[in-house]
Amino acid sequence: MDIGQANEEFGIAGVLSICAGEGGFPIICIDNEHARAEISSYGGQVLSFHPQRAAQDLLFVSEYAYFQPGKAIKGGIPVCWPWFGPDPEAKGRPDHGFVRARQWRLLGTEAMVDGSTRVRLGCRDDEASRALWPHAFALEVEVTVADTLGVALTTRNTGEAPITVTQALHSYFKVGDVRRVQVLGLAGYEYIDKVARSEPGAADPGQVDVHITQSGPINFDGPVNRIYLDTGERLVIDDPALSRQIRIDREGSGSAVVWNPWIEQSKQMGDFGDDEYLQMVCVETTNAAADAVTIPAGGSHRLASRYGLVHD
Ligand SMILES: O=P(O)(O)OC[C@H]1O[C@H](O)[C@H](O)[C@@H](O)[C@@H]1O
Repeated sequence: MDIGQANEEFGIAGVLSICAGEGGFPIICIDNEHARAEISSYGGQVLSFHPQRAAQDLLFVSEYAYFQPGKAIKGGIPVCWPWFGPDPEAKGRPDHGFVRARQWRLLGTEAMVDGSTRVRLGCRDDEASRALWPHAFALEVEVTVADTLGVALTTRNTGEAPITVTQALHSYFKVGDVRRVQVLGLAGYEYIDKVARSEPGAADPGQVDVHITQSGPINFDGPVNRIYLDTGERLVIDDPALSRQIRIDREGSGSAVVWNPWIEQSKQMGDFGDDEYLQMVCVETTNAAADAVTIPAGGSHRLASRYGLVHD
C-alpha cells in the first residue's frame, strides 16, 4: 500500500489517517468523538480500541508481537480463516488459516452521522491462497469505531461449489489480573476441553475430545483452552483489577473460544512475554468444531461481534 496515496483516497480530516506502524506495516489510525482505534491492513486486524472515556485500551497486544511478513501479529483481533486451530487436513499449513498473515486491501472509509467511523478491508483468493486452499472467496472485514467496537467478517463464496469453513474473531482482551477475572454467560454450556486429554488406556488416548459442562463463571487458575458449543449471544468479562466489565455481543456464531496460555505455554511462545498471560484473556467469537459453516456457491456468511464497556 502506498501510504501517501491511501491517505489521499481514504483519509478523513481530523479523524482518520494511515501511517507506517511497526515493521512498516500500514496502520489505519482513528480518533473520533467516541474512541481511538488502530487497524492493521496486514491481517485485516484491529490492534487497539480505546473509548475516549475509558482509562485503558480494551485490547491486548503482546510487547513481543511480530510485525513481520509471513507471521501473525499476536494481539488485537486476528482473523482466523478458513480454519480455526491446527490444519484440519494435517498438511502442515499454518494454524488458524492464512489470512492473518496477508495484506488486506483497504476498500473504504466513512464518517457516519453519529460521529462513528467505519473502515472496510478485503481479501480475495489468488495464486498463493489457492495453493494452500483451492477455493475462490471474497472476505471483507467491516470495523465500526463508536463508543463500542463493531467487527463483522463476511465470507462470500465466489466459486462454483459449496465451501465449509471454521473461523474466529480471535479477540485478545487486556485485563488487570487474569487470576481475578471471570467470564460470564457460559454457565450450563458444554465445552471441548483442549487442555484435558483423554486418559491413557482410552481407545485413542490423548486424541479424543473431552466434553465438560461449565458450572458457574469461568475462572483462571491454570491454562484454559476451551471451545464452548451452542453458545448464546452475550458474554461478559468481569475484571475487578481494572474495575471494568467488557461486553461481547455476537452474531452468526454458535460457539466461543476461551483461551489463556498460563505459565508454561507463555514461556514457549517467542512472541509473548513470560508474564503477559496475567494481562490478557482471549474470548473469541467463532464458528469452531461442530459449528463449522457451509456456504453455497454465490452465498455468504457474516460473523460479527460488538465489544464495549458495561457502564453502571
Ligand atoms: O498463538 P495464536 O496462534 O494466536 O493462537 C493462540 C491460541 O488460539 C486459540 O485460542 C486456540 O484455542 C489455542 O489453541 C491457541 O494456542
